[in-house]
Amino acid sequence: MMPKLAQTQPRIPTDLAPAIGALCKVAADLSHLISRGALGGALGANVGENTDGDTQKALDVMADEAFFAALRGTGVRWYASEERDAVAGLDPDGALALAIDPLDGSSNIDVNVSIGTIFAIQPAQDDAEATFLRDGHALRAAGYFIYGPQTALVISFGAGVRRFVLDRESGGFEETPDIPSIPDTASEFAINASNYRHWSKPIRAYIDDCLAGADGPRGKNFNMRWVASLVAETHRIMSRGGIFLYPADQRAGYAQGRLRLVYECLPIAFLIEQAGGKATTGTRRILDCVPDHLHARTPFVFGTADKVDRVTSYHDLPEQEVSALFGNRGLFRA
Ligand SMILES: O=P(O)(O)OC[C@H]1O[C@](O)(COP(=O)(O)O)[C@@H](O)[C@@H]1O
Ligand SMILES: [Mg+2]
Ligand SMILES: [Mg+2]
Repeated sequence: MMPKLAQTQPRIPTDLAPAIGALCKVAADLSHLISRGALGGALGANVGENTDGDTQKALDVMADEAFFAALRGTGVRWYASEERDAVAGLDPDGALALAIDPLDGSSNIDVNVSIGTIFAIQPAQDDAEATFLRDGHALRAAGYFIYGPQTALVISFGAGVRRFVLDRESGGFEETPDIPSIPDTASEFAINASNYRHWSKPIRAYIDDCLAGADGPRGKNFNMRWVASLVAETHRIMSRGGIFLYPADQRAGYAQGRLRLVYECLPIAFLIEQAGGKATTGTRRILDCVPDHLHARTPFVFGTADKVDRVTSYHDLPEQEVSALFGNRGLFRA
């Protein structure tokens, strides 16, 4: 049975409704499976590698297969998944194309920390791959499911962001009355600081100044978070603001950071902008970026608009300023 998507306002575009309904059905099933933990099987077991050499967990593959099967007959012609080498065909007459990270944050499966699913929908073109090698302005909708203490759907059709929570009693997703928008008051940053020594000077300088707190040029203290689930970080920033950074770094394979444009960054950037925030590569708006291949990666910075702008401004500083200890950097950034 298709779970009910109870909307407070009937604003889901009619042609997208069958695909969104199918995504909700699979997400409700996954939520149940994930909540059973080890009782549901070895969901976090390594089962192989995807096209980029990332380890695939059992749940990555199960989620991918379940979404693919459920989307048949919903008007989706092309299905591009982080877990597949190439675009897969669904309905030959479908007008839509769906990009998906079926299971985001898979290192957290076994440790009972929030994980998610990220997706974006755009018009299908005749060429499967070319459909997805377009900038983010082609998107009709983007969203994520978060499987945490609550299972929720956060989605945008390009006119603000909407949030639905899975009601385990009814089995449907119920829309919550509040409209998510990113507060500008937060003092939290999220970055995997274990990579500090590999970052560029502007990223190091930005984080140095956050860490210097009230004694540094920013003149205030910050808090840090790192969940290692992009969906969980996005959900927190949607709720209480802050900034997320996964920059490029000097490790082999990280010249463009870690996160994928098609399956992760374009959908999240679409949502973040719709919630009043900003999303960039550090210097360039993500929605303007055109992936040069299906699994292209990009540095990713998003969150409260003025914080994201500040990161960009660090890239404009002269060499002697980014290299200086924080006490010697210009105070214009405070
Ligand atoms: O382990 P790291 O390098 O901190 O990376 C964490 C990032 O990797 C991801 O887990 C990548 O997503 P997948 O689990 O879909 O591969 C993001 O959710 C998260 O932001
Ligand atoms: Mg992911
Ligand atoms: Mg994934």
